[in-house]
Amino acid sequence: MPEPDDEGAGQQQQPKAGPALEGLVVGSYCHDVLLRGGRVVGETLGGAAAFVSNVLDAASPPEASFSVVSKVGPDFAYASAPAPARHPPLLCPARPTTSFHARFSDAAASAHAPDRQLRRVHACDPIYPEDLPDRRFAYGLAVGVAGEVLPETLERMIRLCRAVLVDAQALIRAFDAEGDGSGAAVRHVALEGTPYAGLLQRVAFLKASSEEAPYVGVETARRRCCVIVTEGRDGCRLYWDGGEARVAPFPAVQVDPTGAGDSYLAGFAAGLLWGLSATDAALLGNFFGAAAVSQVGVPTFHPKMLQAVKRILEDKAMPRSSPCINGAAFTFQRSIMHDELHASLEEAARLMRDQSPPATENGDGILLAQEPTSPPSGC
Ligand SMILES: Nc1ncnc2c1ncn2[C@@H]1O[C@H](COP(=O)(O)OP(=O)(O)O)[C@@H](O)[C@H]1O
Ligand SMILES: O=P([O-])([O-])O[C@@H]1[C@@H](O)[C@H](O)[C@@H](O)[C@H](O)[C@@H]1O
Repeated sequence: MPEPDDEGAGQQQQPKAGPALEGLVVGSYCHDVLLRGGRVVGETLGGAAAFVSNVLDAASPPEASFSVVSKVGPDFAYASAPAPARHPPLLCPARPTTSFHARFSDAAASAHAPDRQLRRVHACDPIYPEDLPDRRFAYGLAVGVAGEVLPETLERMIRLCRAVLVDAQALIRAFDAEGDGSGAAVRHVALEGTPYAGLLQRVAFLKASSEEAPYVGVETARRRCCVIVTEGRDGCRLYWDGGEARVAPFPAVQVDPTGAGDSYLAGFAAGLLWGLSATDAALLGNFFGAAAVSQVGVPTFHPKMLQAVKRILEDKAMPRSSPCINGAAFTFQRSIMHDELHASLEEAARLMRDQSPPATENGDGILLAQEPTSPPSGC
C-alpha cells in the first residue's frame, strides 16, 4: 500500500501531521435535476461529496473524522442540508454551482440505469492543489463528478494521504457541449489516455461501474492498484494483482440510482476504517449502495439500522490498529466471517426496508419500483 507519497516533496515544506484516522473527501456538491420521460420529477442535492459525506458521517468508526473540499456558486440551494451544513463548501462568487440533468426513459427500470443520460448543465471552478488543507490524512477519496479534481490535485492528495481511493467518474468523464443551452452530454474516455493514468500506481483503490470499466482497462489497472467494478443489483467484484473476488449485493427496491456508486465507495472506505479486509469492506459498500437506490436523492438512514450496523462492525471488525487503511498494507481476501457479515448486514437492511415507505410510482416517484433482488449464492 502506498505510503503518503513524498516524491518530489523534498524541496517543499512537509505537511503537518493530522488526526490519526482523518480522511479527505475531494469533489463538489452539485444540483441534480431528475427527468423522467422529459418531465422534471425531482430536484435534489447531488455530487459524490454529498453521498459520500452522508455515509461516512453515518458509518465511520467513532474515532474517525474527515474533511471535505468542495466548491459551489452563490446559487447553491442546499447549504442547510446535513452534509453541506456539516462540511461547508468553498464559495466561488463568480461561478454557478455544478449542475447535472439526469434523464431517464419512461420505462427506466435497470439497476445500472444504462438509460440514465447525464448532461452537465453548469460547472463550478475546478478544485486546485492549493485548495487542499496542508496536513496529512489517513485516507483520501477523489470523487469529482464534473472534472473538478484536476490531475495535479489528485497528485497532491496522493502526497497528503496514506491511501487514496478514486471513483473512475472523476477521471474518465468528458463533456460535449451541444451549443443549444441544454448542457454538455457526459461521455467516457479511456483512462490510459488521460493525465491521471500515470498516478494509478500511487492509488490504493479505483472504483468503476460496469459501464465505466471498459474505459478503465481492468486487466492493466489491476496491476497498479485494486480495481473495484460495481455491478448494480448484482453487487460488485474486486480485482487485485494476484486475486479477485465477487461480493454479493443486498436486496433493494430501486427508486433512484443516483449516488449508488458514491455511497458504495464511502461504505467501502468505512469498512476499511473499521479494519475489514477489502473484500469484506465491499459488503459495506454494497450495503450503502443498496440503501442509496432505495430513496430519491441523498438517502436518510434509520437510526435503528445504523445502530445495528455499528453493533455488527464493533463485533466483527478487526482492531483498528490492524494493517488496513492506516496500517502497513491492505488485506484483500474475504475473511472467514464474510458470509456471517453479509447475513448480519442483511438483517440490518431489513430494518431499513421496514422503516421506509414502499417505493411507488406516484408521480413524484422517480423510477418504477423493482422487485427486491434476492442476492445470488455467495462468492
Ligand atoms: N438495484 C440495486 N439493488 C441492490 N443494490 C444495488 C442496486 N443498484 C446499485 N446497488 C449497489 O450499489 C453499488 C453501486 O451501484 P452501481 O449502479 O453499480 O454504481 P454507479 O452508481 O456508479 O453506476 C452496486 O455495487 C450495488 O452494491
Ligand atoms: O450515481 P453516481 O454515479 O454514483 O454519482 C452521481 C454522479 O454520476 C452525477 O454526476 C451526480 O450528478 C450525482 O449527484 C451523483 O454524484
